[in-house]
Parts: sequence; C-alpha cells; structure tokens
Amino acid sequence: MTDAADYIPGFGNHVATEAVAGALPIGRNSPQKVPFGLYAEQLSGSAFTAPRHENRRSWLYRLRPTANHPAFTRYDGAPHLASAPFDAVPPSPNRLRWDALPWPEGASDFVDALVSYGGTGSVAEQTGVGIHGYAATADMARAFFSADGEWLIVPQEGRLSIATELGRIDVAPQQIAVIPRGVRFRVALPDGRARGYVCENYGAPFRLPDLGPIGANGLANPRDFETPVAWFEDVDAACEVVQKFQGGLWTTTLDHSPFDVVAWHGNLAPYRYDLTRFNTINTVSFDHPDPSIFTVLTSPSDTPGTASCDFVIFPPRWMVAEGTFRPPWFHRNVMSEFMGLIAGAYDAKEGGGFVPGGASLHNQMNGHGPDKAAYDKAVAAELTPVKIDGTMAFMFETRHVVRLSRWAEATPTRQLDYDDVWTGFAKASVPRG
Ligand SMILES: O=C(O)Cc1cc(O)ccc1O
Ligand SMILES: [Fe+2]
Repeated sequence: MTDAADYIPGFGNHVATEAVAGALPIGRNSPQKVPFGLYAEQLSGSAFTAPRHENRRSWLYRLRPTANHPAFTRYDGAPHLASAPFDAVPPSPNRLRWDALPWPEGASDFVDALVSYGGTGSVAEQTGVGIHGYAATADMARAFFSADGEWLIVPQEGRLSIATELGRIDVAPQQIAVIPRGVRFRVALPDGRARGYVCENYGAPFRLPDLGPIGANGLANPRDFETPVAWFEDVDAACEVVQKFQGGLWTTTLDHSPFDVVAWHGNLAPYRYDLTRFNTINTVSFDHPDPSIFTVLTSPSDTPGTASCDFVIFPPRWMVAEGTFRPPWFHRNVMSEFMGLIAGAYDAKEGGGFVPGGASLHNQMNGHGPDKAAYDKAVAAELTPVKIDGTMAFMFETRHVVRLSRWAEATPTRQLDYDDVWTGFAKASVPRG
C-alpha cells in the first residue's frame, strides 16, 4: 500500500493495477484459484453486449465477495437528498438563483450533508441527472454508493480525500472527481469542512465530447484525466454501507471494510481531472461563441448532438473579440442551464448575487443573459485584450427542464428578487419616418 494517492494518466483506458505483487491473475479474468485466495468479481458499467467503444467493465480481486453482506434496511438520514422524477413541486419557468449553500450547525458527513436542487429524467428510466450540493463538516466513517448513477463531484471549497473500492482520489477546488455508478466510496475532509456540487448522472456515462473541426487536440485532453491505482484496507471491523437505490436510501453493516480490492483491471473506474488543465478555445476575431466550446464532459442522449447533460466550465481566458459585446449575450435556450461558481466572478453577472458556492437555474426557453451591470460595463468597455482571471464557473446544461426539489423551492437561500437583475434597461429608440 502507498501513503499518497497514485494515479494512471488517460481517459477511459483499460488499466491493470495491483496493490500487492502477484494479486492480479494473468491471462484470464476468473481463474479456478485466484492468487492469495482473493475473490474475482466483475463490475459492469454497461450491458454485456454494449458496443465495444461504449463497453465498460472492470474485474476486481478482493478479500471477500461484495455479495457477503446482510440485508439492507431503509436509511432515514440525508433528509434533503432526492431523485428524479422531481415531481414534488411544479416545474418552474422562472429564473432562479441561490446564495452559497450554508454550513450545517453540527457535524454532518458528505452523505447527510447532501441537498438536491432538482433534476431531469427518471432514475427508473436511467435518463437525466440529479443536481445536488453538499456542505459537509465531518469525515465519513461509512461507505456510500449510488446504484442510480455516476457521481460527478465538483468541489467549491475544501479538499476531499475520496477512498474508493478501486483506489484513492484527492481533489481540491478547481478539480473534479467522477465515481462510477455502484462504486463504493468514503469522503474525508482534510480541511475540516468542504462544500461543492454533484451531478448524479442517471444516463450514459460521461465521456469526452467530439472535437469536430477543432481537431485532435484541445479542450479537456485525455491524458490529463487520472485513474487511481489499486489500494485496499484490511480491516475486520464493523462498517456501515449506505446505498442510494431508485431514489431511496438503504443501509447495512458489514463486519469488514468494503475497501478491500487488492487488484483490478478494466476500463470502469473512478477518475479525477484538474479543470485548470482545460485548453480553452475562444474567438480571436469577433462575436461570443456558443458555450459548447467549454464542454469538459458530455453524457449523450439518444439524439445526436443533444446532450442529456454537458459539463461545461468558464475558466480564465483572454477576451480579444473586436467590435463585439464580449460577455454572454441575451438568449433563450432550448436546453436548460444549471450553473455554479467555484471561484471569482462570472462575466455575465457584475451586479453581485452569483457567488462562489451559490447556484442559478435558467430553464428551457426563458430569457436570461448579462445582468444590467454587466451589460452597461460591456457596451462601454474599451475593447483591448482583457484577461478574465481568477474565476471558475460551471454549467450542467441539459436537454430537459430541471425540475426543482421541494428544498430548492423553499430554502431561505433562494434569492426571491433575482428577476430584478434584468430591470432598468432603457428602451431602444428607433428612428421613424
Ligand atoms: O447563461 C449563461 O450564463 C451560460 C452561457 C454562457 C455563454 O458564454 C453563452 C451562453 C450561455 O448560456
Ligand atoms: Fe445561458
């Protein structure tokens, strides 16, 4: 076992890794006798018969089979964690914004700290996403997994040390971690507390977007994604495992640590990515391009080019466009946009209110864009090259309307005056014959 987390570079690669030399069977997945009496277990992330380029699975070699556990019973923690379909309140066409997620009063681990803003689709149909936030103040002593989807974790404040069955991942704000559906994990908080966002992806696993005319390089480059090497703990002590299954939470207690995978191989694994490695592409002539140029990862739907969910970032970048209104334009989008802010300020919102740890939602076909302060600044600006720096915003952009949770609608952190940011625009005056 190593002390610090170690990684293998590359996105979606087939890797082979062992924490103890000789633990990985050679040349077959399921030998009659696995080295050291380990148990072979296949973890499927796609149907057995999925096309090869979409097929994801790993073989795990562990101290005990996962199947060796007592029955799960209902768990009644994490009171604000919810799942799609989000039908507790009617879907809202309104532009919505929330203050930074407040810290809980007492000790709350990553699981109990989760709150759901809302989501799309349905866990039963394996479509859409759940959008959650967390503001946690305690290390997890237990393990958690979601049978409902893959977890894209976006830290905003405080580092996370994530132990997973397939290895350990350390992430800080400006980095992300992705945990596949079903993989058990445990989150510790090296800074004592941590806040961030989660996209729980019920649909097709996130992948890199096609680059089209951009070419073979750019945006998030595959080699900057990192998969942890095998790591395990040999602990014969009680360990709670909480799972999310069809929106419900269930708990059981093992008599051992579930983090007992000594070796594994395959292409289904957790990974991390440093958002500051993103190779940002933008105009060097005029006009503000569509934000799809900032796509880090995409979960496609059945309609080509129309994502179930894109994970998009707005990183530091030079703005050089000539004769152009440089911030995001006013627009109405057939896709729906949930945004969060990791650090700094966002160029479409100069009037305050969109703060690190906060969130906004602009649902399908509802007008939004620069606030009045951003508009005034941009039309008056001298168009020299300007670096937008010290910032990192992100968007979960989805083809389906984001339906709110009851918590998101009722929380006092919701800014009831958000519409006002688009008031005060003087009427244009058109010469008339
Ligand atoms: O609404 C937003 O702020 C997100 C966004 C950013 C951008 O640069 C262009 C379009 C868009 O929806
Ligand atoms: Fe937008």
